[in-house]
Amino acid sequence: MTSTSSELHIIRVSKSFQTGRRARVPVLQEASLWLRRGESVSVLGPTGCGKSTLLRLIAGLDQPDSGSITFDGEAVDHLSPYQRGIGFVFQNYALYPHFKVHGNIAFYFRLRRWTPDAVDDKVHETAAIMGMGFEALLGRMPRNLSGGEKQRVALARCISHSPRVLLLDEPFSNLDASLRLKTRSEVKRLVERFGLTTVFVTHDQSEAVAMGHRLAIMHAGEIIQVGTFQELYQQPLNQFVAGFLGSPPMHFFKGWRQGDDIVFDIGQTRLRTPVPDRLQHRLAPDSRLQIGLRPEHFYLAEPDAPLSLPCDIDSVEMLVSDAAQLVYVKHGSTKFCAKLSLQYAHRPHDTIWLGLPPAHIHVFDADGKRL
Ligand SMILES: Nc1ncnc2c1ncn2[C@@H]1O[C@H](COP(=O)(O)OP(=O)(O)OP(=O)(O)O)[C@@H](O)[C@H]1O
Repeated sequence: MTSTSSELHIIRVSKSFQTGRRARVPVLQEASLWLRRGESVSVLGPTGCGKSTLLRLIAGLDQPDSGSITFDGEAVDHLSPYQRGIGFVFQNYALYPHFKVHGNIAFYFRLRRWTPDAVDDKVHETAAIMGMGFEALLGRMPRNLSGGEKQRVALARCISHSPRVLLLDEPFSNLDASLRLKTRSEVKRLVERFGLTTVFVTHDQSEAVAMGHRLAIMHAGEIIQVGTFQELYQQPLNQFVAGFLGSPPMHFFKGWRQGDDIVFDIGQTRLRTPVPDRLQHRLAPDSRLQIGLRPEHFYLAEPDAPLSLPCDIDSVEMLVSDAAQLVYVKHGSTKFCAKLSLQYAHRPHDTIWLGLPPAHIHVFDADGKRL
């Protein structure tokens, strides 16, 4: 099977829907995204932000109100889903229930009047690519398959016809945790092997990071920022991206500029750190700020160390995947959590001092834009 992947360009696409007799509700606003041939981009955002709508527009299942979509530089806006050569894998598998697995894969080629022998060869070639155990599924009906098997069949069906763009809409969300991981690595292997241009939609940030070369963060119909996980994690464009990426999320505290310092309050304690050189000319005196601190950047400090504060432990939660512990604390009435190493055993009601490294303090203006 040869790769026929395309470069995909979504150019300032907007979409609104008529809801009852009310005015049209905007769902996508001037969304732009560019994928190199063979690149995977994970679209990540809260529920209802327009992720599936974006996929439906790429597939041609819906038409944009304005803007354009191109494959390899050519507009596909006038083409049907069939003519676009899209592979679409949905959360609910969408297999043809009355065909065996063989028939599900063969259907596309039978429609195109391939000879029975050529169709059969294609199905077995696809099964070989899918790897271990797939051949044994060919004679089974979809209703007799597990969720993971159904999703493998849905993917095989897409891959068999070498799509120009592969669209994956929450494909793992009906699978249990261990099957999710296994299916995810299989999908990734196939996407990489065939160099498929892939748009992957998910709510789950670990999945998004694992599957995509880059991430596109969406919020309320807009693509807010596109970049690698490192870029987005270290240099979020605004408070939404900063708070959305990272687990547990970033904490925010109110702050302001006072003389040559940035000052912020955690509970009853006022902390100050010098205004970094790069911000000297960007922060007006007394300007109101939001200070962002990630749980993983707190560290266990000596009492009274600079930029540290005493905290009472509420509870402790072990994190198996990170071999770390989440320590939920309060300082006065302010509650937050710190992700600490396993070096020390922390217990509820103990008091610890938590320090903040100045290099990891994120500063946002009053509108939430990162400075
Ligand atoms: N055909 C439609 N008619 C009216 N409103 C729609 C239609 N399709 C989607 N919407 C609305 O558009 C918004 C975005 O929907 P969409 O399914 O794209 O979001 P999503 O980010 O994929 O959400 P989720 O993560 O929950 O699947 C939602 O408010 C939804 O109710």
